[in-house]
Amino acid sequence: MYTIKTLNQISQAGLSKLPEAEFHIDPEAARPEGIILRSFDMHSMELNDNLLGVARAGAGTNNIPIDKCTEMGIPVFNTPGANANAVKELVLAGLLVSSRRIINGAQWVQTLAGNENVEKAVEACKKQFIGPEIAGKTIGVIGLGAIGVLVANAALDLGMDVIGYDPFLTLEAAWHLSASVDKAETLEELVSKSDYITIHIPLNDKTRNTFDEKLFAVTKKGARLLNFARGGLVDNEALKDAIEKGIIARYITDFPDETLLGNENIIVLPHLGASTPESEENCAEMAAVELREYLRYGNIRNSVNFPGCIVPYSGKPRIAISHSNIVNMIGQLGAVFTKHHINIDKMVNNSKGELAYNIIVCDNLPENVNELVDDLYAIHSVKKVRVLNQEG
Ligand SMILES: NC(=O)c1ccc[n+]([C@@H]2O[C@H](COP(=O)([O-])OP(=O)(O)OC[C@H]3O[C@@H](n4cnc5c(N)ncnc54)[C@H](O)[C@@H]3O)[C@@H](O)[C@H]2O)c1
Ligand SMILES: O=C(O)CC[C@@H](O)C(=O)O
Repeated sequence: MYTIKTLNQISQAGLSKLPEAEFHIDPEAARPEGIILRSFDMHSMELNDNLLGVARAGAGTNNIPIDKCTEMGIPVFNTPGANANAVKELVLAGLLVSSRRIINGAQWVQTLAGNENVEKAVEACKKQFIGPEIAGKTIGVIGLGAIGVLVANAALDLGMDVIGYDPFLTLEAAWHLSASVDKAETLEELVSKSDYITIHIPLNDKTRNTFDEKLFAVTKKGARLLNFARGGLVDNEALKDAIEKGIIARYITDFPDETLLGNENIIVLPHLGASTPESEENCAEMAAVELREYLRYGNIRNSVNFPGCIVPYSGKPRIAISHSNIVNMIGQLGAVFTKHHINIDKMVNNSKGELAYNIIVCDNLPENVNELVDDLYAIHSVKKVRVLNQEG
């Protein structure tokens, strides 16, 4: 039985993928083998030494201590694309809100409560809420992954010219991206040409404060900036300065911060990008299945720190081993298997950066499995060993 701790509210559609006979869901668990979460910040959390896997029901993993997990041999999973449509739809709403003063206008109309001549007041004052159309304007999309591609293609459908910037564009994304999207060679080129800019990149040490004083200095005057990716991608002080200078006409973000409140050109939403029933279910189901397959079989799909590794279950026991990606590991592992007279039926060894992961399907297991496990851990740089003997 595996104990799974939920750190946020997780859709029942996902939790139902974890059968009660094998998985015990407990939000209060002190020593869970698995964690499922959404945006909960795990950085200050102590990680129990029996923790095996962490599944993020969502795309961004900046709330998870990835390096620490890797060091402890814990794969972190996410759910690529599962909430992309929900975010795309909110970005389109943000695009229109950034252009037409819909929110300010609607709020102002409410102030007319009790006014006997609402129609007259409206016609006299509506000019203060005028805003440009988006058709024929240029939008720059930064990051052409699951969300960026959907936003870029939808913007074309709305009659906009689209420029994209993504130096790490995947083949999969390229297949889905319309050929009418122009490529910017640099971020500076994109921001200097765009009337609207939308950010769809992960937050990490390389992307933090991407929008800083220097980038705003070369941004087209009067641009509207949309940030449905992460607050930390924009330096808020530089942003407010850019608004004062008229470089940024309006900023729409999904990431509230006290310093952004009270400015009529900044519209802040309460992190609503993925808050649709459809996306909450998609993400929860995908996360739960990823964690389930890893706990049961050691199979890895959609991990941000471990290589993908899938060996269909054949009824034979298997041993999953993670270790540093260095020379002579296979030789050393093989010697331990030979010592314990284990015949290997199948072995898959995949690597990602500095980490390697193996699933070794065995024809037999030795009587003293603990001794085998101790010998494997004795190999320098082995991080985690799991014996998965489905027959019990
Ligand atoms: N508002 C929300 O609720 C919400 C929901 C989902 C995702 N997000 C955020 O949006 C981000 C993107 O989500 P996604 O599903 O599209 O992820 P994704 O991994 O599919 O796409 C990210 C893209 O960014 C590109 N990229 C990385 N670094 C870059 C850089 N420096 N410059 C340009 N491109 C760069 C990658 O090559 C990739 O194509 C997530 O990391 C998350 O932080 C927010
Ligand atoms: O879980 C959420 O509500 C937000 C998820 C979103 O920020 C993501 O990165 O996928």
